[in-house]
Amino acid sequence: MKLEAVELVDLFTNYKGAANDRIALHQVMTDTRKEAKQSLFVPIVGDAFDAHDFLKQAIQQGAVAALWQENRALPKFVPTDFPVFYVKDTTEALQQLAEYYLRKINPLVIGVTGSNGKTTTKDMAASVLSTIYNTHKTAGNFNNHIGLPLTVLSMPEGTEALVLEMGMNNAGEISLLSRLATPDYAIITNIGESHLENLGSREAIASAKAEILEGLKPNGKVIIDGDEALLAQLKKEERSISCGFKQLCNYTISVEAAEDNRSVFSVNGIRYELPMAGSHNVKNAAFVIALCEQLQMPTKSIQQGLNHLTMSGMRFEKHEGIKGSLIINDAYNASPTSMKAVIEVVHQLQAKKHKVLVLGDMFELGEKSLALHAGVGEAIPAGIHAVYTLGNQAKEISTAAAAKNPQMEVYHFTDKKELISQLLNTITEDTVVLLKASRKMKLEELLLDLTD
Ligand SMILES: CC(=O)N[C@H]1[C@@H](OP(=O)(O)OP(=O)(O)OC[C@H]2O[C@@H](n3ccc(=O)[nH]c3=O)[C@H](O)[C@@H]2O)O[C@H](CO)[C@@H](O)[C@@H]1O[C@H](C)C(=O)N[C@@H](C)C(=O)N[C@H](CCC(=O)N[C@@H](CCC[C@@H](N)C(=O)O)C(=O)O)C(=O)O
Ligand SMILES: Nc1ncnc2c1ncn2[C@@H]1O[C@H](COP(=O)(O)OP(=O)(O)OP(=O)(O)O)[C@@H](O)[C@H]1O
Ligand SMILES: C[C@@H](N)C(=O)N[C@H](C)C(=O)O
Repeated sequence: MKLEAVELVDLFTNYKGAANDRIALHQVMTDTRKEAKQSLFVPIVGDAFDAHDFLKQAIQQGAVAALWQENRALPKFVPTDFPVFYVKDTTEALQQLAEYYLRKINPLVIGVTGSNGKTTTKDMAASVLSTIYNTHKTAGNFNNHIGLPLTVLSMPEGTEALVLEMGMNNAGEISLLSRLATPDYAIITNIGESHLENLGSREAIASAKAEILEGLKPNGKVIIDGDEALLAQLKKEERSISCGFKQLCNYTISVEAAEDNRSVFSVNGIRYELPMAGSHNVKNAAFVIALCEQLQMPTKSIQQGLNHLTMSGMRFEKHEGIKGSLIINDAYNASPTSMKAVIEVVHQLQAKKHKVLVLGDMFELGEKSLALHAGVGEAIPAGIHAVYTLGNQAKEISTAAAAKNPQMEVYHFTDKKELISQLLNTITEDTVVLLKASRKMKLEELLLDLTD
């Protein structure tokens, strides 16, 4: 971030201290547990803490100015010249400041939402765009009403392209993010079952994702999964571009080769290679290709960006396991669509014949959760040798898998230690183990025992 305190005076007119001074603000501080020199402290009121209680620590950690909720008394230790801007709500003020800074830097803005593939597609887009543009992107999964403003405010001054991941738990949240970011391009990756608990139906999820159009610039474009029936209505939107395997898409994908570490495919007849497996990742890449072709980027630059992907962790992250096995950590999060997608990739893997799935609970799926877990079990192909499940709901996966494939080795556990002690006995050089569950399961903890 590159701002001066004086710039905030027009935004937040109720202030005290040396607010009119040209005090450089290099970053935003929302966590006094971390040092942030020359920062603007923004005290967020959260579920566990109210950061207004930590102003002293904020100053000690490098804050040189602060936003402050106007109905809160300022502690007496605050120096009289310390710039304080009084606001109704610090989270809303953070969003307002982000909006101001975004207008000031004025990059090309790409918003990415969808049930699955947001982080992957965001990373792919940033990799490709950075071959031509000074590009900034969402760090990790900072995709909500706090994370997105922080991403905008962490944008360097010379940023030319900004790729923003937009997440939601409830209707209305994508709308807020899109109206703040006003994307030039929006991508809706797919409509799965994530957060079904709050939305109630996939139709409602589709409507929530379509909120990304609410902030889309008038001459902007939305790139959608053309194979998704629930987005069919969006295809009629004049600003929409469809991308998919079906022939009626604006950008039609055709897979030529699917290897363990490489996919070869064409989009409208132009051939690309992706250093990743999985048809879902081919589609994620195709969304990015459609975006970059809309930007008239040369095919060579697009391919160069795909060749040099830098991906966020725990998305099909490969590790060399004990005894020469292969461990795939795809445990950042899970929903039925994403779990089925990655199981199919493991099923297609050629390098390892002994295929083992370690699958945990998937959360926030609502009243149909147990049936959705069972649906994953029923979809496990016969080529999978063993299924280990962990968690109360994941038992439905193993029960359904055993019923569908009596020859499959199926085990259920409620304890990670018991699971791992049994699993370790079966691992050979020819084994591939997939770890997949919702975030709260922290299935990546099993990596410690599965790798040297
Ligand atoms: C507000 C915040 O950043 N909280 C983070 C903090 O949590 P903690 O429990 O410690 O504090 P509180 O939130 O109660 O405290 C309020 C503030 O006080 C600060 N503070 C606390 C103690 C202290 O001594 N000094 C302090 O200054 C504190 O820093 C707060 O600012 O720390 C946790 C551990 O690091 C963080 O996990 C927590 O972050 C929350 C969850 C958050 O929302 N962070 C965003 C920056 C973010 O984008 N996080 C993403 C995950 C976003 C996400 O869940 N996305 C969903 C979809 C969107 C759903 C959305 N509607 C929602 O509600 O989340 C998804 O499915 O992807 C990330 O962390 O990856
Ligand atoms: N287009 C897609 N369709 C279905 N599943 C996908 C798709 N893209 C990725 N996945 C699956 O979802 C997993 C998570 O991918 P990613 O983290 O990119 O999604 P996300 O939308 O950011 O997820 P979350 O909202 O949980 O952070 C991947 O490892 C893969 O298993
Ligand atoms: C952050 C929240 N929306 C989410 O993704 N929860 C998952 C299901 C989890 O925390 O396990």
